[in-house]
Amino acid sequence: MFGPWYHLYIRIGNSPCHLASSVKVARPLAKEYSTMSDFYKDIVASTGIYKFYLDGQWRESTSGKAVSITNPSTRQTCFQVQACTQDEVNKMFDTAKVAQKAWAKTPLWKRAECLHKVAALMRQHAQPIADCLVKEVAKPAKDSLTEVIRSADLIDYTAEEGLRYLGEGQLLNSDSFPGNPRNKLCLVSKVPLGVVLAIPPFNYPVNLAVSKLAPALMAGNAVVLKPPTQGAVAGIHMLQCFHAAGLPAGLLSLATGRGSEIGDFLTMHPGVNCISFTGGDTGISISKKAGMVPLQMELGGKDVCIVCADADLTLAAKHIIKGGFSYSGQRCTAVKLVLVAESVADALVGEVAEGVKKLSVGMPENDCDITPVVSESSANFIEGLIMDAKEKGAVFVTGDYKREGNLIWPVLLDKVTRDMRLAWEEPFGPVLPIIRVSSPEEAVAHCNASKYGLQGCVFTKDINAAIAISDAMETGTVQVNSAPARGPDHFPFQGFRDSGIGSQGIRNSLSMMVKTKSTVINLEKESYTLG
Ligand SMILES: NC(=O)C1=CN([C@@H]2O[C@H](COP(=O)(O)OP(=O)(O)OC[C@H]3O[C@@H](n4cnc5c(N)ncnc54)[C@H](OP(=O)(O)O)[C@@H]3O)[C@@H](O)[C@H]2O)C=CC1
Ligand SMILES: O=C(O)[C@H](O)COP(=O)(O)O
Repeated sequence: MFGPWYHLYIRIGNSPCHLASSVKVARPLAKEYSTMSDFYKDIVASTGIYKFYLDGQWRESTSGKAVSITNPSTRQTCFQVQACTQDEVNKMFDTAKVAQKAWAKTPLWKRAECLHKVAALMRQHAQPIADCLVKEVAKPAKDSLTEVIRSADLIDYTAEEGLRYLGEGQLLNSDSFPGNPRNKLCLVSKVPLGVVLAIPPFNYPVNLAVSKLAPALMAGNAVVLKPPTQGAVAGIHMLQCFHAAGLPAGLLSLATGRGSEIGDFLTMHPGVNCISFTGGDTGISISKKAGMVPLQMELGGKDVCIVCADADLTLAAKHIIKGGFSYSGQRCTAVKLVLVAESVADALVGEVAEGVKKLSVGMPENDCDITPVVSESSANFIEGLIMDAKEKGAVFVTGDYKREGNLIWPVLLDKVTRDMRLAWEEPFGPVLPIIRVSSPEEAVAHCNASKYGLQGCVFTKDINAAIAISDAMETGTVQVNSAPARGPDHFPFQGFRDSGIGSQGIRNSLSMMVKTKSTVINLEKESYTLG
């Protein structure tokens, strides 16, 4: 069932994460698992439906209802998960609140030790987690494995960074403000927020889950995770690594169910102290409904690639192909529009077209470059954008439009105009529009007129022009001579306008997961340092 690596199973992480000595261990020691199937046996019910996670245990929902997950490649049900009830969600927040109080008293180095155990377990179980990604979200096999390994690296890095960042506070003296003698010392520290609600999207169900979980836990918070429905079973396999590492019961829960059904109940729950969300416009409605809680929102993007007249066109073409078509364009940081100087447009389009023709199209198991998009409705939406461009006269550079089921052959569209939907909307699919522009100013103006402001990139050999264009682009990040990308994962990652609130990246996520606490020591006498 698990393939050849099954026999390579080694036991890691059999000792639990120790809590502070004054705190009771809420759950027995993490058990030893002798085989891979033993490791995963508790996550699935005898009915074949995957369980949800509450208070340190995998459980079946009292709803008696299941949610089906459709394999985008076969369009058949590949897994089923529990449809959690409101009562079960209430229990998650109740247990999280209690567990968080104890976890906040656990020394930082012990929290870090626990996260390192989780990372080791994730590396050990990378293949079964990746196999779920292939089935649930049709991510190419190699990229699926990379996502899991990248996630383990992210957890380790967060543990290390958390030790340094969370271990540091501030001491302020009162006499720097006019009229004050030095008789007050202000000790500034970082304290946890409480219970963090983490909601990742389908395109990185593992990586964008741990990018929320690891900083939240390291900073002393509890977490309720609502995985995307497509990707929920990968999330369940991943969460078992946290369970096996011996995380205290209640500290982390996993609620499955359709976002449209349990989403509002989760996001408007009085037990939520922070929402960390990645996804589409759903995030905008969540931010309108959420109460007085900090929000970390990473939403959609329409990342432009500006190619100047002096650019290295071969380099630009290489990045445009990778940026536009990896994971079939289903990345928030995908290149979603090329704005090229008219004088070099023919040459650039020719080079990009050559690369696009070489992309392999097929199934994720075969590691094809272009694989089926996540759902039929997504494929229909992408098709609608392409047909709109066709009707309005866009040029199909690499041949006519072709689709089988959810599989869409890569589409390169030249001479796109501003009245076409593809000039503004995010396809989240393997289609790349090109607009020819007469100046960098025109390109920047188009970029800034978008409702999105996630990332963008510029190709030029002139560093002064690159900086000037970057300064003018109203996006969270501008890449010079490379396609947009979130990674490396410790770089700040943020969107302007409808692309988000707050910032990610390991240090920034740690800082989103704490609040500032001041303790002011009022001295009887002024106290100055030795002169
Ligand atoms: N800026 C960034 O970093 C990224 C942005 N994105 C954006 O995400 C979109 C594609 O991802 P997709 O997963 O389809 O996005 P969605 O916004 O549809 O879903 C994201 C998550 O929200 C959940 N959800 C759905 N409805 C609600 C609700 N009412 N309340 C709470 N949660 C809810 C989903 O659960 P369920 O699956 O059960 O519906 C899923 O877990 C694209 O627009 C893309 O640009 C994607 C990745 C990264
Ligand atoms: O969800 C996304 O699409 C990502 O946050 C993009 O990540 P990447 O640039 O590392 O692919």
